[in-house]
Amino acid sequence: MEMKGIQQAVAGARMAYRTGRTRPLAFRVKQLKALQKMLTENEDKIFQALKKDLHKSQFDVAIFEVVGLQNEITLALNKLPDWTAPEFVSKNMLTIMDEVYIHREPLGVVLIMGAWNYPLALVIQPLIGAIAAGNAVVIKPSEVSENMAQLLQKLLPQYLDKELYPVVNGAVPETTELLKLQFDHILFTGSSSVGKIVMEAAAKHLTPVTLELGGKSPCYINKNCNLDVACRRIAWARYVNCGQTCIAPDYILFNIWLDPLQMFYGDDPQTSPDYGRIVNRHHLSRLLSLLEGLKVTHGGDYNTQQLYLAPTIVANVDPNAKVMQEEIFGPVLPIVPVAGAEDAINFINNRDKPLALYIFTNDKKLINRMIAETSSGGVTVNDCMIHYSISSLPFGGIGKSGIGAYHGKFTFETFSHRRACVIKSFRMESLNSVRYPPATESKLKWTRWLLMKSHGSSRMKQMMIGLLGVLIAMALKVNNKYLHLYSATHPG
Ligand SMILES: NC(=O)c1ccc[n+]([C@@H]2O[C@H](COP(=O)([O-])OP(=O)(O)OC[C@H]3O[C@@H](n4cnc5c(N)ncnc54)[C@H](O)[C@@H]3O)[C@@H](O)[C@H]2O)c1
Ligand SMILES: CCCCCCCCCCCCCCCCCC=O
Repeated sequence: MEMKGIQQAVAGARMAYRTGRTRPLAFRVKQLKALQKMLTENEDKIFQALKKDLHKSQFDVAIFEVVGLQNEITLALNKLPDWTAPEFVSKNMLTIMDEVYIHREPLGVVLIMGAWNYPLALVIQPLIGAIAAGNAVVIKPSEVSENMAQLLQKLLPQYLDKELYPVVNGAVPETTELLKLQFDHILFTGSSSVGKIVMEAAAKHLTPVTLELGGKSPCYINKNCNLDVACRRIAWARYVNCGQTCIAPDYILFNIWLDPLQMFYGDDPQTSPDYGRIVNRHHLSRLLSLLEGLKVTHGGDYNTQQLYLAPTIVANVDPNAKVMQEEIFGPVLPIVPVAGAEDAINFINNRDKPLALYIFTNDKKLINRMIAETSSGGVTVNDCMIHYSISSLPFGGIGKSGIGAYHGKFTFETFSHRRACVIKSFRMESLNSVRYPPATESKLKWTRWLLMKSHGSSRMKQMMIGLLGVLIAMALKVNNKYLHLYSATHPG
């Protein structure tokens, strides 16, 4: 896309946003239903694009890209009236008779930048919440999954408002240009290194960011668990999408491993329809360089032409090995021996806070201890990645694995401003007069009391406090007399 085209797309989205047409709920519902229609009417095109980009199977496209989106749209459609309703909150004594609430308003024009590994889900999932919250959205798919990027650019304008939701395609020069422009929020999914570039560009406009980043997610196996089941669940999560999943278990803290891979992908994973491919040559050679000098326990074979790297396991890995220094993001699973839970906790805490943590054990006390003594974006115990699929949990990182969170209502919140609203009436001016000069000891006493938080907000309690307010107002009538006197002697 030409630079001028990028500027025009963003300016067009802002102009369209200013018309106010995203505000009515009926409009948001219409856009969300159109998005739903886009997903159902184009299942095959979506599958073909993902097959070309990442060799995804129909099963994986359904489970990992589409079903979650359909659920998120249904949730937003059902909950939109609740999410957007004023949230009445507890008050202080001064405002007990007034309306005090939080109003969720759209942020404005937001930018969503996706990653290439789940190139549909990682763009559309945040888009659902951004539309629900009433924003205009500039969408930047990852250029690395180019077939999906092109498909989104073709399909989205056919279903959604063309001006409010433009798709900008391109590589680093186009993204750099896009990031020079002003947005009201940026949600970026990708690597920590590009995350820094995005945050720096956003800082120039004081634009808030949500950064959905990556890192090395550890997986601790305690000997007190069903090893067979544990290894199967871990292998499923590590090797799906050829290991290119942000929350895949990156390495194992344990010392033995049972091998479920033959059961998943047969004797030759290269011929299995369920086994994916590496996205491009650059990433394949990056992965091969991580394996240099290591004694591979299982797999390790590759085919550059086919972008194939076998499901690979490396046992007894030194924590200082290159494969332990960066996120693997491929079908390689190092196993680092640890002496026990204490050792595992220290290992985890000596490194950057991960996006996910996995613990396999039957020991409830150990589960509580590991959750209490470590930190990560999310945790799943006795399985991997499942926390991602629960829309009532916030999904996001901590420290280097990210800033902010989304999914379900949290996406709506990410793209909404919580506006503090107080609607006062002109009544009860006697009560209010305690704040006006001239200051007195007794006014100060009353003000302290009036600014106290009212605990609870039952109707009865409010009425009682209201009555009390009237009594105070009467008691303050004397002060009021002085107030009039004051106004008379201080004209203007
Ligand atoms: N937390 C999550 O939900 C999540 C999901 C998927 C991937 N990830 C992480 O993303 C990483 C892999 O994804 P990726 O390779 O697409 O990430 P990436 O950081 O290379 O690219 C992401 C986006 O940034 C843009 N970009 C790339 N280089 C840029 C530059 N120099 N200046 C400006 N923009 C630039 C790309 O166009 C793309 O849209 C992994 O670390 C993975 O863990 C995180
Ligand atoms: C009992 C039936 C089990 C069905 C299993 C379906 C589980 C779905 C789990 C969702 C995990 C999705 C991970 C996708 C992460 C994408 C973002 C990061 O790269």
